[in-house]
Amino acid sequence: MSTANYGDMIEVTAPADFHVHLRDGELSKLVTPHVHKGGFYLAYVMPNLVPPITTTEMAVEYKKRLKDYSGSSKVEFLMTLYLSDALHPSDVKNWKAAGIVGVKSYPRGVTTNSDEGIESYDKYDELFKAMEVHGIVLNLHGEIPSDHSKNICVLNAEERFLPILSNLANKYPKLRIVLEHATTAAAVNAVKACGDNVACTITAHHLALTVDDWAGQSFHFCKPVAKFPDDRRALQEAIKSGNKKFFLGSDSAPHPSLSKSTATATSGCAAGVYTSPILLPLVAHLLDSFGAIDRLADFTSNFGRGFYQIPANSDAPKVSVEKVQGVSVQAEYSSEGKTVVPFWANRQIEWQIVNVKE
Ligand SMILES: O=C1C[C@@H](C(=O)O)NC(=O)N1
Repeated sequence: MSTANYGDMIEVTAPADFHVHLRDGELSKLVTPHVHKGGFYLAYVMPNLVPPITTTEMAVEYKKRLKDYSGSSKVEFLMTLYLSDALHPSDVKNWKAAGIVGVKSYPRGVTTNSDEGIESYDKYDELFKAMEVHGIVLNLHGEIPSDHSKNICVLNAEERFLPILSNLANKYPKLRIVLEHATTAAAVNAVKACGDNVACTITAHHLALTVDDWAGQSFHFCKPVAKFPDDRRALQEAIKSGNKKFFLGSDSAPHPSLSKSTATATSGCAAGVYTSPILLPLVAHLLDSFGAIDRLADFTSNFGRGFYQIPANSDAPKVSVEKVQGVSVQAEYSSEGKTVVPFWANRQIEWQIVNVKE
């Protein structure tokens, strides 16, 4: 089956989102239950809070809060630390036992809460070597900061980053590295050219959007920005081909709706597209639209779990989605004075969750 018919059903075992922003405080209370609502049982949680998550204690406390807010005891939260000078090679050995699976690198200034981000990878040599030894994954936000003197801007920032990816992959062959939220054909090719220690997440929204969709539409603005139609095609083809290096990391990134819709002359709107509450139906809809619906379980569960070496248990939850005539995406979600607007608000999706076995 490459394109589905109405009434077709697909079951996915323990869908896993390998890149999600769950925030803190009231916003976190609103959005954390949406992981389960969107059909997912594993959330790989980004550390770019204010202040960023940089210690084992902070990650453990954050995980406790997320479990409290989740609304489902079945959702597993995997924690990450924010790459910075606060991380010490001698601590790495303790991370796995504390539920910390990866370290996320943000180049300074490229996206939301990256002010504390890094300016050089070389200074983390000892840390990366310790991560290799202890099986901790390195997650890369793959952009370099804009620099107009070198003709670097949001449209080529990812492509210009790719030599850094190749260097890291060669220098640390046992370090598992994920290029996060790839947006270009160049990134797909670079990931394919690296060894098996390198994988790549793809978001749902980058399978749908191009430059035309975010230029003038702030709710579609995210980092990295969506690129050209042939880049989008390359992401789709990577999934369609069934290459296990490419799997879902939604980069679902909620912001209060005012921060998305209001920009001033000095500060633009917040970067981020919010997909958590509709994620599994949305991914099914998109894969179906480009003839890859038969890859749904691999893309949303098997391949990511394989790379992270976190297989689903035999009694893991199973979620079925069905192709239907069309279901409207809710306009917004609100609680305690916070409002977030999901991707494709008020638009129709042709897939819905119809059965959950927990
Ligand atoms: O890398 C990121 C960060 C995220 C956020 O809002 O935290 N939003 C994005 O669009 N990209």
